Amino acid sequence: MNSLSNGRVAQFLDQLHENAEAADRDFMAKVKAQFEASGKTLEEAAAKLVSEERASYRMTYRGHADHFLAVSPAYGRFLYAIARARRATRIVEFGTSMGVSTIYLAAALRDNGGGQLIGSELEPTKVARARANLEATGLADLAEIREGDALETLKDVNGEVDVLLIDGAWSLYLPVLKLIEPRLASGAAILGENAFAPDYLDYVRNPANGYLSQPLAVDEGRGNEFTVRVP
Ligand SMILES: C[S@@+](CC[C@H](N)C(=O)[O-])C[C@H]1O[C@@H](n2cnc3c(N)ncnc32)[C@H](O)[C@@H]1O
Repeated sequence: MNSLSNGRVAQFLDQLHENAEAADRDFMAKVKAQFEASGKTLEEAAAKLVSEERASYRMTYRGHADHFLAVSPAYGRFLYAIARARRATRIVEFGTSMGVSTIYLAAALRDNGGGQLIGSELEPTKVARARANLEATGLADLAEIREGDALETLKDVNGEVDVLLIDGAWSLYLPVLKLIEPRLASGAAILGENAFAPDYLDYVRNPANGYLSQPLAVDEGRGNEFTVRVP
């Protein structure tokens, strides 16, 4: 069983990626132009963004209420593959947005035989859209999207976590990882999408903290980090 190869989920994801591209096109073009004009390296530009966002992540993401900021189809397929390989039954997601990554992960749960995904999203309108998208794919029974700040809503995830996707405010990558850390199963996969925050990378790349971590060659240049819990 592979829900990405054809059928309702595959068709809906194709449409959702098209919608995401259209909704985010102008914003992405603006970011690209600003980056090129800045003369900064990617690391310098990312460090500036992380520190600006740290001061006001709620305001920052309020400004993105209509943007998907979604994972790419290639990254989504990787999420699905990892959740299948891990035979995941419990997944936590920091940063659900409109639910694109959520659909890939929930599809993997269903194809694994069932399970539970706990998502988290600050913006109420995005929560509503993510829930509607999950309904449309027939995956809603596998996913619980918690509305509010993940630092609060993910305090209690009950039970072991097989896969953790970290894709919310960049400045909160390390705090959210530490929040979920006591629940990570041995061998859990942790996907840091756009993991530019230096404190996060220093932590997961230090073997003394119980992780094996390296950059991920999917969507190179987007700061994707792949980490395994090896306590
Ligand atoms: C990059 S987008 C996530 C994209 C999503 N994973 C996907 O592939 O469709 C980041 C999302 O994280 C949300 N976010 C940021 N900080 C958050 C927080 N502290 N708690 C919950 N959600 C947060 C933002 O509102 C935004 O929708």
